[in-house]
Amino acid sequence: MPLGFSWSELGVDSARVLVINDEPLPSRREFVLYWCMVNHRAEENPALDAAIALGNHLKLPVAVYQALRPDYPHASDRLHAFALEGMAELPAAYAAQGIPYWLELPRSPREHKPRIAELGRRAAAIVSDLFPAFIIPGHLRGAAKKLDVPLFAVDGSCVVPMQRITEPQIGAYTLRPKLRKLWPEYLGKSLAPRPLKATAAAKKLSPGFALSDAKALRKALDTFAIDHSVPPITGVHGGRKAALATLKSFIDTRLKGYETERNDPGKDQQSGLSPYFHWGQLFPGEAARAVLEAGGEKDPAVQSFLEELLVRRELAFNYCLHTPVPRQLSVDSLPRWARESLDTHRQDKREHLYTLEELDAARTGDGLWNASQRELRERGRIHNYLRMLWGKKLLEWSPTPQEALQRMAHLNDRYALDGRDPASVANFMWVLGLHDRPFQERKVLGKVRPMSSLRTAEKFDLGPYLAKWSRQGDPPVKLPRRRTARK
Ligand SMILES: Cc1cc2nc3c(=O)[nH]c(=O)nc-3n(C[C@H](O)[C@H](O)[C@H](O)COP(=O)(O)OP(=O)(O)OC[C@H]3O[C@@H](n4cnc5c(N)ncnc54)[C@H](O)[C@@H]3O)c2cc1C
Repeated sequence: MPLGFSWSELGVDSARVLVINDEPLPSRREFVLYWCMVNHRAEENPALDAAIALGNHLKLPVAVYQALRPDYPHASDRLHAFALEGMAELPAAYAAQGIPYWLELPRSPREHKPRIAELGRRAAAIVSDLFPAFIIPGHLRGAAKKLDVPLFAVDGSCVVPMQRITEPQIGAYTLRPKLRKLWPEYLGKSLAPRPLKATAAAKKLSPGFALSDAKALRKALDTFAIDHSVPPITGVHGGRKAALATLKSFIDTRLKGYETERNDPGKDQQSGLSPYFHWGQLFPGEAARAVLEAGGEKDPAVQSFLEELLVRRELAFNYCLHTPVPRQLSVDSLPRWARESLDTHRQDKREHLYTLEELDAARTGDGLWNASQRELRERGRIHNYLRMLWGKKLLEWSPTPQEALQRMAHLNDRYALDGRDPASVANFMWVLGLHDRPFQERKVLGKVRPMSSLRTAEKFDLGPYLAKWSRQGDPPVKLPRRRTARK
């Protein structure tokens, strides 16, 4: 116990905590800092709870610091609007707990002054978020070099702390029984706010403009040096209020029948919650509890939702936790059968090879693919079933599997509100065989699971989907005769 305390002694599940450096606690400081990068919420947040527990132990107040830089990869009006709408709610949410919230909101990279080293000189310790993908691990490593106080990353992303599963998993079938055993320990518990004993009189950093009005906020986007060609989605708002409203509407109107209708693109019966999980505006444990309360454990719709939320999602985090960021999007990280099979077929003639520009503009010879790419561009998401098909076609239409991965990441992460997430990374890799099994060998894909637009059209009534997302000039989608044709 070189720190002089143990997390479990403070009532914090030590499986949630990753110790980033080995600095000792300094003798006198002003506060414990929660450096929020991922979990943009003041409730049901294990990282904030850990900071409060440590603050209480040290008899220090807690302060929260967050920076939204304009130069993260794919920064755009769409992503900034969603994030800022969430941040607008935070000063009041933290104030209600007696915690000051400092937001650094530079308009351009030149304006951005990283403050973590400066705050580190005032803090007794820094608690941040454990998120094993994108730019977050690099930020933590960079900060650790500059700090002489302890730095911890706490898992506020998964219901079962990702570090409890100590091995990389082969697939959902190996992870599922392990998680199910642990659910009783984690699923029932709501994360009651931990009262803070000392309150801070810490100096507030100015956010630059009032963040409380969503309309004004969207207008202010022009003043940021970000990509203005990807607009916010009309009618879709970020933030905890919007997250809880979406959860309620899912339970009230889309949960019944979810187990059978979720896959049908014409029905649009998914929860729509993934952007709120990605931006940390909702804890998956809250969604799981609400759905369990509404439907009961035995309800097939509830079971099916928990499978997606608690097994598939946490499988993605498991992959990223056990794969260093530079290797996460690499054919070298695929299971051996997939790597070898794709390699055997690397010289196969591709039926179509589209440029990234053609793909981005939804100009391919496949009308259904074009429709799903348009949904991604205009709605910031793709229906779950078609998202799989969307990825598979990119694998077929790219010169190499590695380039297919890069294209998926570029297109998805540019437009999707839930992009740049462990669930993005693991699913791009799933398209190439990760967490899957071999299928009958064929050209280009080798033994990797195939998917076809024609088969999709046979399976589902695509009429309603195509009516929404097809445009004049798209090649017609061959629909089985009993299906409705597109407009
Ligand atoms: C090529 C490809 C790219 C993808 N990119 C992303 C991405 O960028 N971000 C993202 O969150 N998901 C991604 N997914 C997974 C999945 O498509 C989305 O999580 C889901 O469609 C989100 O919609 P929803 O919230 O309405 O899902 P629901 O059906 O309501 O599911 C509930 C929750 O379960 C989780 N979930 C569902 N399916 C999966 C899955 N296959 N893997 C991991 N978690 C899952 C999500 O957190 C989701 O919000 C991708 C899948 C594919 C095939």
